[in-house]
Amino acid sequence: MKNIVIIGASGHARMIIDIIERQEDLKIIGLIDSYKTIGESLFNYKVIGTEDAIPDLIKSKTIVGGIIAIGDNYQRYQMFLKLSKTCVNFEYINAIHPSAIIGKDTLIGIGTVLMPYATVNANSKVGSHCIVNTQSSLGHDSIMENFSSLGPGSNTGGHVTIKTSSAICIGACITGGITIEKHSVVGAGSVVLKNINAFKLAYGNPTIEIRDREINESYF
Ligand SMILES: CC(=O)SCCNC(=O)CCNC(=O)[C@H](O)C(C)(C)COP(=O)(O)OP(=O)(O)OC[C@H]1O[C@@H](n2cnc3c(N)ncnc32)[C@H](O)[C@@H]1OP(=O)(O)O
Repeated sequence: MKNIVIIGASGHARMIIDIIERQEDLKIIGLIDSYKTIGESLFNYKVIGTEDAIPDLIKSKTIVGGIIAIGDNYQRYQMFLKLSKTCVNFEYINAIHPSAIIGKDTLIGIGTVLMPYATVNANSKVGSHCIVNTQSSLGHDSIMENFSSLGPGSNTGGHVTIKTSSAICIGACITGGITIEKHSVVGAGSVVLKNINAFKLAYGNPTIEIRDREINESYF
C-alpha cells in the first residue's frame, strides 16, 4: 500500500479521488491546496497543507508521492515545475478508472488520468500528466504529449498528435492525421479538419483559428 496526497481540491480532484479509491494499492492521506483552509474537510479528506508541506511529508516517509489534480494544463505544469525544484523524489502515480480501455502496444506516462470510459487505442502514446477525460477516445497511432488533455466526450481519429499543454475541450472531434501544436485550445464541439498552430484558440465547424492565446489563459 502506498500513501499518497492529492494536489488540488476542485471538482477535478473529486473525480481523481473517486478513481484512486478503486485502486487497492493506494491510500490517500490528505489533500494539498494553496487556496483552502488547512484542516478543512473535502470529499471525506482533510486539507493537510500547501505544496510547501510536501518535502517534509516525503522526508518523514508519511507519503511516497501522489498526483497533481489540477484540470488546467498550464497550471498543472506550473505545479509540476514547483515540485521538481523542492521535491525530486516525489513519486507520481496514475489514476486509471477500471472502465478505461487501453489498447495494444500503448504507452502511458506518469501522473496521467484516464477517466471513466476513456479509450486509448492501439499503438498510441499518452505522455505524463495528461488527462483523457470521461468517454473521450484517442485514435490509433496517436500521441498526446505531456500536460495535454482530451475533454469529456471528445474523439480523435488515427495518427493525431496533440502537443504539450494543448487542450481539446468537451465534445470536440479531431479528424485523422491532424496535429494540434503546443499550448493551443480547441473549443467545445469543434470539428477539426486542418492542423492547428501553436498558441491558438480555435473552434467551430469547420474549426478555424480564432485568435492567439496567452500561455496562462484559462479555458474553463
Ligand atoms: C469535467 C469538465 O468540466 S471538463 C471541462 C469542460 N469545459 C470545457 O471543455 C471548456 C468549454 N469551453 C470552450 O470550449 C470555449 O470554446 C473556450 C473556453 C475555449 C473559449 O470560449 P471564450 O473564451 O468565450 O472565447 P472567445 O471569448 O474568444 O469567444 C467569444 C465568442 O465565441 C463564441 N464561442 C466560444 N466558444 C465557442 C465554441 N466552442 N464554438 C462556437 N462558438 C464559440 C462565443 O459564443 C462568443 O460568441 P459571441 O461573441 O457571438 O457571443
